[in-house]
Amino acid sequence: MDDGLGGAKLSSPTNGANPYKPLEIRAARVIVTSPGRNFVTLKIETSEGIYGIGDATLNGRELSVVSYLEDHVIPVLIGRDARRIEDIWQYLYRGAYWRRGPVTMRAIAAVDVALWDIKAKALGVPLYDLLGGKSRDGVLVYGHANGGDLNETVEAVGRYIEAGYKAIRAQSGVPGLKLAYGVGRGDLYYEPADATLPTETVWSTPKYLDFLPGLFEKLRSTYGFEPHLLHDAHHRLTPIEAAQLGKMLEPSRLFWLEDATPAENQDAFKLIRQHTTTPLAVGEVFNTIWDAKDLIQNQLIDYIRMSIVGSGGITHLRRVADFASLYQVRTGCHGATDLSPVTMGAAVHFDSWVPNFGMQEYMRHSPETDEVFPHDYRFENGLMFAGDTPGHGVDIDEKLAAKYPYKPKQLPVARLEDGTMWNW
Ligand SMILES: O=C(O)C(=O)C[C@H](O)[C@H](O)CO
Ligand SMILES: [Mg+2]
Repeated sequence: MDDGLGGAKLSSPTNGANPYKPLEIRAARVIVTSPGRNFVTLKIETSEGIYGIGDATLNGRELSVVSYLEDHVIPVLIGRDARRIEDIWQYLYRGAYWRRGPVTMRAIAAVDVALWDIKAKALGVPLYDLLGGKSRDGVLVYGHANGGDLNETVEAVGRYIEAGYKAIRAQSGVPGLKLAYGVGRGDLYYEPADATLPTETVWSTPKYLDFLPGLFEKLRSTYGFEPHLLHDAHHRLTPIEAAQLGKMLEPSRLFWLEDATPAENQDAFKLIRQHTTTPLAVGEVFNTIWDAKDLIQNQLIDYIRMSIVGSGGITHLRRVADFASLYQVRTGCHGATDLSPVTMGAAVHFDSWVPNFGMQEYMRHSPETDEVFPHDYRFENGLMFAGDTPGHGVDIDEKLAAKYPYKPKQLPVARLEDGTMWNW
C-alpha cells in the first residue's frame, strides 16, 4: 500500500511469492553410526520437505550428547520456525541454565548447523554465500604426517609434500616412550579412540624435549622452509616447559605450536609469550568465547582452534572469529577425524568466508566414512574447496549408516613414568 509519503516502492524479487513463510520444524532425529569410527548426526526436517543435518560427535563420550539431544533438545524444537536460527540458539544456550561445556555446546552446534543448512537450501544458495560470500577461493589445509621415529616421520612428511600439501603437522614417536600421541598405525589414518576402556600411555617431558627440536631441524634441512610445518604438544607441558620448547623451535619457524600447555588457566600463556616468538595455537577443547576471551584480548595466542561442532555451531564461532579479528588472531579450526564430514563441510564454507582465516586442519576420513556422508568439498593442491550446492554440501546416507552400529570406544589416558596421572 502506498503510504502517501511519495517514497519509491521496492519491487519484489520473488514475483509476489512470500519466501518468508515459516519453515516449521516437523521432526528431528539423531543418527548414530560407526563407519570406522563413531559419529552422531542430527537431522532436522521441516514442513516444506527441506531438511538439514548437523554433527554432534563428542569423541569417546558420544552417547551423552545423544541423550542431551533426544531427551532435552528435540522436544523443544518441534513446531519452531527453522528460519529463526538466532532465537533458537539463544533459547538453547540461555535457556539451558546449566550452560556451556562440551556436551551442551555440541548439541547446540548440531541444531545450529542443521538450521544453517536448511536456510541455505531454502534460499537455494551455498552456505558461504549466506555468511557474506567468499573471501578466498580455496582454503589452506594441513595434513597429519607421523612416524614411529625420526626417519619415519621425515619420510611421512615427504609423502605429504608429494601429495600436494603446503602445510603439514609432524608428530613422531619419541625414543624411550611407547605409544606417543599422534602416531598412527597406518600411514594416512590415525584414530586415538582405540579401545573400549582407555589405553594407558606413558609420557616423559624430558625425553620429548630432548628429541623434538632435532626432528624439526631435520625436516627443515631436508625440505627447506617452503612447506608450513606445525606441531601439537597436546597439553603435555607446563608453561615454563612450553616456553623452553617454543624457544628451541624458533630456528625451525613453525606455522604454529599447538596446545603447548592446558589453557584452563588462560594466564599461563603470558609466561610462554614472554619467552618465545613461536606462534601459538590453542582451542580445540574450548566450547565458548569465555574459554578464549583473555587469550585473544591479551594477544597471548596467534590462532584460535575452536571448531564449529565444539563451540555451538556457526552462530557462535563467527562471533568468536569477529572478536579475534580485532586482535589479529586468526582461525585454525580443529579438523581431526572425530569431527564428521558434516563439520568439515560446514568448516570449509566458514573458512571460505571468514576474513581472519589462518589454516584448516584436514585429517582424511576413511573411505567408509566418506561413503556414509556424501559431500561436495574437495581437496586440490594443498587447498580445500567448498562446493556450490545449496546448504553446506554434506548429506548422510541413512541406509548405509544403519549398517555400522555404534561401538563403544574411549580416548587414551597418560601417566608419567612414575605412574602419576598426566594430561593425554
Ligand atoms: O587434531 C588435533 O589437533 C588433535 O589434537 C586431535 C585430538 O586428539 C582429537 O580430536 C581427540 O578426539
Ligand atoms: Mg590438537
